[in-house]
Amino acid sequence: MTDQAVSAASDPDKIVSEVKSAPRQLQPLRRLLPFLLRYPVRLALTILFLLISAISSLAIPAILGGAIDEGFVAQNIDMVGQYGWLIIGIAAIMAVASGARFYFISVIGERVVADLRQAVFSHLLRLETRYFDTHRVGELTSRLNGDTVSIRNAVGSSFSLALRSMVTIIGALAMMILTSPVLTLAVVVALPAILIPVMVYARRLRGMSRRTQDALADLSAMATEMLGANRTVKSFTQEEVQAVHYNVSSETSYRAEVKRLGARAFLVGLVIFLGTASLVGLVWWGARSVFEGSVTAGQLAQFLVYALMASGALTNVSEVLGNLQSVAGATERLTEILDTDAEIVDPAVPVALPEPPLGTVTFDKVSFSYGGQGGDNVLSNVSFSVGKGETVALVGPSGSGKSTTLSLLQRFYDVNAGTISVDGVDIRKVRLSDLRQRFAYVEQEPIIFAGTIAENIRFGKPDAGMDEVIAAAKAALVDDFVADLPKGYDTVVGERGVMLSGGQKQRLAIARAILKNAPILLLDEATSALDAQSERLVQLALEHLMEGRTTLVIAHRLATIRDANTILVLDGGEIIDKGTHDQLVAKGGRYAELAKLQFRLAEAV
Ligand SMILES: Nc1ncnc2c1ncn2[C@@H]1O[C@H](COP(=O)(O)OP(=O)(O)OP(=O)(O)O)[C@@H](O)[C@H]1O
Repeated sequence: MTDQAVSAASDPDKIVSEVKSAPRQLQPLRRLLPFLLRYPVRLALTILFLLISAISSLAIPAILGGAIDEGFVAQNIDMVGQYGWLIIGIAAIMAVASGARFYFISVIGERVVADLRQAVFSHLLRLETRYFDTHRVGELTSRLNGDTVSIRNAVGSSFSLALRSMVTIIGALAMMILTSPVLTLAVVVALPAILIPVMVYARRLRGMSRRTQDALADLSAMATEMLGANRTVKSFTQEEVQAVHYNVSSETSYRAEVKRLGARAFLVGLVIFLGTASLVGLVWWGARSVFEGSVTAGQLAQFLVYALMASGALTNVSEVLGNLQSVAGATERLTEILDTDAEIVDPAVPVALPEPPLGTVTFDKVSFSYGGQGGDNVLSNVSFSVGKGETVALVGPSGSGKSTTLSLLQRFYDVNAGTISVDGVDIRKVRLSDLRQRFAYVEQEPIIFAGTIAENIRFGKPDAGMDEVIAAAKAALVDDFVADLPKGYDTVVGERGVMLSGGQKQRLAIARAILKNAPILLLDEATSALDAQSERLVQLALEHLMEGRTTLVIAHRLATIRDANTILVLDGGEIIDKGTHDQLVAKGGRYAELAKLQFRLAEAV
């Protein structure tokens, strides 16, 4: 907790303002309503069974009252038997209705959670790169799992309990009035003595639940990050340090949860104590009424059972309130994601790209900063064009803006000034999917998914036939090593392709790009050196991929640079020189220095 938060928590003005905003705390739950209303039939059935079970449970005490007065007091065993059968019959109806209610509400809970998860996941996938720059993936997955599960529990049990308790309270109160208005008046007068302390205390639970969920999300983000980086952790022998970090966070989360549980336990205890104490008072008052003859013994028994039912339902409501507050927190966090609008979206009236594709790219006076308008420019006034089938190499020191150029071209971010065109059309005027279909992107560290080799190759074209997959694999020289794998193309390669070598992963990524068969190739060459044999294979695979395609390549290999039609030299986000390798070396400027440092000059000799 920050110092600010600590002082805010102990600030009486703050507490008063929190109390005033109390009804707003449950407001996020309203956002669940559309998800629930999608299933009107199941919802109606739930309410129907809920009413049947509540009404039948409310009938039992009245019958019991009759059995006492007409059976026990009148000493008529036949009446006791008749009433007994009636109670068994009603109990059977109640049992069936309760079971059905439980089933339907649980199914709705599962359904809502599945819908919510799907909605949040597909929304997340559509959000732009900038969103992921500022949000931890581990935290997002924790929202997707933990928060949705707590919503499921709420819908499946808390909502149902709240509804049932409310019906019971109303029904029991009505029956109490019917049985004895005087006794009911006594209860109603005593009621605020229970309710006020409970409501005041329930407020304390607020905030606590959001804090425990935040602590949990932090914990999950930390685990995701460290387990994902387990090789780095081992190699830097950070197992113990990271375990200690995790333990500290886990203890924080534990303490926050214990604090919340303590507060809840106290709340439940408070309700039970106040409820029981009032009941004792009621029995005393009721006994006097029986002795005075204003109510019968049966009526008193019946009244007491109703009062017990109502107080039990009140206890439930207090528990549910605590629960619902934490669910409101979870709902708020999920709807926060759903409410985040994507900034980079399709234009209202998209312009079609020319068919067949030309494969040209133009940057016209492009400036860009990651901080939006007014931030420090990462690219300034960059202009260049790439003609059909040409290869343009981007070179420059680290941080000069090479990767940013490729990101802007794919519209992962929007430019702050200037225009980027593909096939002569401003990319902001084109549908995003149409634009991205024009590129095959091979990343520096290729992303390999946990599926099979074939699934990885098919990633950009899921409906490709096996013959197409094999053709791409052959061109990318993946076929050679696949032949040695136990299950061939159906071999599962492990998370992030851990079962493959660096060169094999690169060739697999190249095969994926070949299968996509896009007119423009965006290539971020690996900086890490492969052994000569592997390097040669990757190079060969790349040559197949580049054939007949316009290529923009962030180049680290001398061979690539030498073959490029044009080299753009970037420095500090500006193009400081352009030309062929020989021209630029002859000039002897910044490029020549860079070439010495960056490209494996050994290759040149
Ligand atoms: N997502 C991001 N958010 C904020 N700043 C970023 C982001 N990505 C890159 N930058 C910054 O933009 C500048 C250019 O980065 P870029 O990755 O384009 O350089 P690069 O030339 O590709 O470098 P390298 O060769 O090291 O990959 C750097 O100063 C970097 O810190």
